[in-house]
Amino acid sequence: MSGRRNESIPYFLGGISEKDQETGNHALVTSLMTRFDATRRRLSQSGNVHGEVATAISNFKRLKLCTNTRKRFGSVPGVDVGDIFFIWGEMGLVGLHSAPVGVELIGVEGSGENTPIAVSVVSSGENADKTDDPDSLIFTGFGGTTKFHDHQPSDQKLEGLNIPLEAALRKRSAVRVIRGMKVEKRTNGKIYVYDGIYIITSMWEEKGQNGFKVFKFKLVRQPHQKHAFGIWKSVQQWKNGLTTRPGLILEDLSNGAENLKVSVVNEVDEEKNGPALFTYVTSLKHAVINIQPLVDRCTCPQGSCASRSGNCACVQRNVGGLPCVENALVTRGPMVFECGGSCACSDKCKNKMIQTELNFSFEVFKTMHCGWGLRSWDPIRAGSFICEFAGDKIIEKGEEEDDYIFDTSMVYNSFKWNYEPELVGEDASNKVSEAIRVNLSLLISAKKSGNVARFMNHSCSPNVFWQPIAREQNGLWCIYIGFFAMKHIPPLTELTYDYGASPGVGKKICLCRSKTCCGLFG
Ligand SMILES: C[S@@+](CC[C@H](N)C(=O)[O-])C[C@H]1O[C@@H](n2cnc3c(N)ncnc32)[C@H](O)[C@@H]1O
Repeated sequence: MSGRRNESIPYFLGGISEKDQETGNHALVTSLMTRFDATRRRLSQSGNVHGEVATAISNFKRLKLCTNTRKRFGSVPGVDVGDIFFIWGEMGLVGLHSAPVGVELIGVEGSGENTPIAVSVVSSGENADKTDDPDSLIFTGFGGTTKFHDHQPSDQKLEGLNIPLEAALRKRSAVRVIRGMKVEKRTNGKIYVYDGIYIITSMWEEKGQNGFKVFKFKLVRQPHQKHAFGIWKSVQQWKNGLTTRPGLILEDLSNGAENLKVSVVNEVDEEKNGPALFTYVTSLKHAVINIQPLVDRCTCPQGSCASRSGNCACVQRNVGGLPCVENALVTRGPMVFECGGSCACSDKCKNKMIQTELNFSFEVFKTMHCGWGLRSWDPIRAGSFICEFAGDKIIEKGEEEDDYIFDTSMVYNSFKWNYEPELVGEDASNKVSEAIRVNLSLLISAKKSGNVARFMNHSCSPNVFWQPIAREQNGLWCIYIGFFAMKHIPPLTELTYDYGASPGVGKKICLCRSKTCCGLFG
């Protein structure tokens, strides 16, 4: 591991106090997850030779950037049932599951007993575990050939990690369950879903597939917890056409304009009409903002804009290189530059991040308090492109009430999202500005025509942010607004962004119900 360390971190002011390392809270968990993913994305963008995940984990460990290090039974401060993790190490960072194997254990101090007890398990969702039921899990023990692939098959024994599992059964103690989910699009890994507190209720032996003895542990989900894995199972069934989405009132709001259907769902009242009529369009009309002719559009051969050694004129306008890695924005900033219409590269160019089809199956759904809202059936990784704000570019707000305006001149809450240079071994002066270009003035109305973005409601604690994106079109500069995930977003979580407030104070009463709601917006 030491070979992977980034040794060039001279000073670092972003440390975490010993108290916060031991026990966290929501703000700390969210900020750690954001900082970690920003570090990982930057290391990936700069082609870190030791692997971006290993280096990011190593740097975070070395600087003690972690929380909830005190092992505990039951829930973990700041981590919610349903939270998702794209890398095993992220669970350790926030104290949900710190062990490198599927069982984390605790030695109970002062209990007079030396037997360790299991506090959390990660089910791979594969091997011999039975994982179909959202309220219980049959977890296979360790040893033999089942999980360690020995060459010599043998019976599992009551030793090693089977002991803390058996102790948790005896004590009827709380065990956190994390379910590993294979997701079609993520060929190189799993997503881990925190599914809440379970109790081990029984244990037995049976013959495994190879004829040798294996242990089975039955874990039962405790009542009154938010649905988590259950949601994933339901979505799978809707996607596979095995069951119909309850409350579905329209199959495809886009009427075929998008590559994926946009469902309309109402589970809160009897209204069956759906949102008021508008024309579904997939992009912004009349996006021209600056008529200066371009001199240096890209002349790259197909596929080469993304290459690190390449010198694509469009990529080079961005600080740090290709702005997007693995479909995620690396840093937000005053402006991001894409390849455009006259560039020599292909439609599939990796520097055309918002000129893509929808990556997620969205549904427009009736919310309890804010009319229609937007959410995704798929999990969304931090930084992912969600959609652009489609509509009509307008010069000024009209007399008529328009609830569907996007306005760059509003006052937006600041937030920190970009990586810290020190964490990737760069000079602190490399900090990428998070300010949107000051002179950018763009007003879009999605009242008459728009896409899924027009249904995103405002929140004072949003999970989505916007980013201006420039590209050349017919020799002119055009500016678009792209929405990106601020954090990892579990399926069926409402997607919201900060609408900003008019200079001075917002005019509308905010019903976002977040703990940090400031009461007004717009
Ligand atoms: C762009 S639309 C969003 C979609 C809208 N909810 C609908 O039903 O079509 C903006 C409008 O949604 C409502 N809205 C959005 N966020 C809200 C919030 N946090 N609190 C109250 N109303 C909100 C307000 O009526 C606002 O003018």
